Amino acid sequence: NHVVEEVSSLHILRYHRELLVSRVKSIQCILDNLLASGFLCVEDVEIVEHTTTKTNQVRKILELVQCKGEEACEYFIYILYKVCDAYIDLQPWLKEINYKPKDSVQAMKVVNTDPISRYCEKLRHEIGRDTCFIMSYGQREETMLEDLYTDTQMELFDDRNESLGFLESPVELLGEQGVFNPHAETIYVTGDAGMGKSILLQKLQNLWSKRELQTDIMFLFKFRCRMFSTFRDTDEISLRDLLFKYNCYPDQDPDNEVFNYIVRFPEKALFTFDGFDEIQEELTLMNVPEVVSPEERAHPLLLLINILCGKLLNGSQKVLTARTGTPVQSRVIRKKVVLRGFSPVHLKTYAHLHFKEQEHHNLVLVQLDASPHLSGLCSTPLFCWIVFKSFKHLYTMHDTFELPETCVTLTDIFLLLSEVFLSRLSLHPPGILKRSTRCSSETFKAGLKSFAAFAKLAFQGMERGHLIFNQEEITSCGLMEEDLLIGFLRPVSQYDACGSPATFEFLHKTLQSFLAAFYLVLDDQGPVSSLLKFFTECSRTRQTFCLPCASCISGSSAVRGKDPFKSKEHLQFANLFLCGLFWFCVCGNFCTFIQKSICKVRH
Ligand SMILES: Nc1ncnc2c1ncn2[C@@H]1O[C@H](COP(=O)(O)OP(=O)(O)OP(=O)(O)O)[C@@H](O)[C@H]1O
Repeated sequence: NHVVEEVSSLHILRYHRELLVSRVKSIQCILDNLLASGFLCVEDVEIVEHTTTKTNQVRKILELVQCKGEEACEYFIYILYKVCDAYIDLQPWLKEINYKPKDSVQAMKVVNTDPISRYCEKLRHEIGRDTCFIMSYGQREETMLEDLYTDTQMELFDDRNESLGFLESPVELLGEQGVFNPHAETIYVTGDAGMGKSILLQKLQNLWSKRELQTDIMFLFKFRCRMFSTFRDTDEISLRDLLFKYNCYPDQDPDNEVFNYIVRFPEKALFTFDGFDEIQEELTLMNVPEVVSPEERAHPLLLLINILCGKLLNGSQKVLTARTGTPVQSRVIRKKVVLRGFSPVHLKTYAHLHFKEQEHHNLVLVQLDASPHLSGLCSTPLFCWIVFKSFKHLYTMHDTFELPETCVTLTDIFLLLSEVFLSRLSLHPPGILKRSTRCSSETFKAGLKSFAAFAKLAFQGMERGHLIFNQEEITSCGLMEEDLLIGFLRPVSQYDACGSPATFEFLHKTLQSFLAAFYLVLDDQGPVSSLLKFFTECSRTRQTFCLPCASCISGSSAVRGKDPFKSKEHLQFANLFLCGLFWFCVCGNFCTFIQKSICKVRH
C-alpha cells in the first residue's frame, strides 16, 4: 500500500493510458468538471470536442490534463471515482490500483453532469411525483400513499403451489426469498380484484424513488398492461421509444448513452407491468415465434413478450401483476407472490389510518368485530376502503357508524359507495345543513339522472370492451362537467402521449361492472335478452391462454380482439351484481324504480 500511495497520478494516467482510452465511454461529465474547476479552459474543451472519435477525444483529454500537472491528473481520476454510475467500467480498475482519494482532492467539488446519472435522477423524481398519491380517489380528495398504505399478506408459492411462507414487506419483493426458478426473471404477483396489486407496485415504485428499496436498480420503467391494447395491429415501435416515450425521455443525450447503457447493463433495470390479465386475449392471438433485437422496431406486445421471457434486455428484473387465475407458464416465473389482503392486524392499522379520532376508530372496530361477514369483506383492501368511506359518510349524515344491514354483501357495499358519491350532488350549500336527513332512496332519486348516465357509460364500455373513455363518450351519455367531480370517474393521464387530460376511467373496474349491472336493471326499455346475455356469457367455458414466451408463439403478428373484458371476470362481477340487485328488489329493500326490471326477468 505504501508503494501505491507514492505513485503519482500523472504516472498512473501514463501507465494505464490505453485502458482508460478503451473504458472511458462518456466524456461530458469529465469535461464539465475540468472546466468548472479551472483545470481546462474553454479553448481546451473546444479542441477536445472537435477531435473525431470518442477514443481520440479521451486521448486528447489525457494529454491535456497531463500537461496541466499532477493536481489536474489527480482530479481527473477523482471524477472517475466520484461519478461511479457513469464510469462503471472503471470501478474494478480503481479497486485494482487501490485508489484512495487524497484529502486535498476530496475537498474539490465534482458535479455529476453525466447523461445517465441525470436520467436516473429524472426517473426517480418523476416516479416519486407520480406515485405519492393514491389515484383511485375522487378528483376532490387526493390521499397521500404514505398516509394510507398498509402492508397486506403476501404469500410465496413454488411451482407446485406449495406455500413458502410470507413476505414481511414490499422491500423484500425483489429479494431471494421464495425464488423457485433462479433462471427466470419475472416476479409474478397475483390476487383477486381489489386485493392491492396495483397499490403494491405503486409502493414499490415509490420506495425506489426514495432510494429505500435496498437495490442497485438504476432504472425503473412502469407500464399498465392495458396500454399495450391501445396500439393498432400495424403499429411498430422501437424498444427505445417503449422505454422513454411511456416513462420519461433523457435530456441532453446526443450520443444515445442512456439507452446504450441500459442495453449493456439490463440488470440495472426494473420493469413493472400491472394487470397482465387485461391483455391475455391478445397474447393468444399473437402467434409469432419472433425474437426482436433492441434496435428493431416491433409491435409493442411483441416487445413486452420478449422482455418478459428475457429474450430482450436479458437480466433485467420484472414484476408482473395479474388477477388470480391468469395463466403464465411457470418457466418464466422466478417467484410467485399471492396477495391475501389485510390480516386482522393489518385491518386495525388501516382503520387507524382512516379514523384518526380514537373514539371513531373504536366504534368502527366494534362494528367489524360484530360482523364476521363485514370484516371478511374488509380483508380485501378495495372493499375495505369502500366500507370505511361509507362509515364516514354515515357519520356525517346520521351521526352513526352503524351500517344499516346486518348481512353485508358486495352489492350493499357498492350501493353505499354510490350513495356516498351521489350525496355529493346534494344541493344544500355546505355548512347550512350539515346533517342531512335525506334517506338512501331519496339520494338515489335525486341523483338518478347522473347515476343513470354513469351506468350507461359503464355498460357501453363493457359492451365495446372499453375501460377508458373520452370526453365525447362521456358527454353523449348525458354526463356534465360537474358530474365528473362526484368520484365515479378519475382522469387517466399516464399513458396519454400528448399530455391531454381528456380521458377517464372508472375508479375501479369492479365499479364499472357494478354500474353496468345497474344499467341493465334500470333500463326498462331494453330487451330481456340483454339481461340474460350476461348469465350465458359467464357460463361459457373459459379459454386457456398461452404464455408470454416466444416458443409458444407462432403464425402471424396480427393483434386482434382488443377487448379487455374478454377474460370474463368483469362479466362475472356484473353477473354477481345483477343477482345482488335483483335480490334487493325481491326483498323490497330498494326503490321502486327498478321493480319493473324484475317483472321483466320473471316474465
Ligand atoms: N396496501 C394497501 N393499503 C391501503 N389501501 C390499499 C392497499 N391496497 C389496495 N388498497 C385500496 O384498494 C384499492 C384497489 O387496489 P388495487 O387497485 O391495487 O387493486 P388490484 O388488486 O390492482 O385490483 P384489480 O385486479 O381489479 O386491478 C386502492 O385504490 C386502494 O384504495
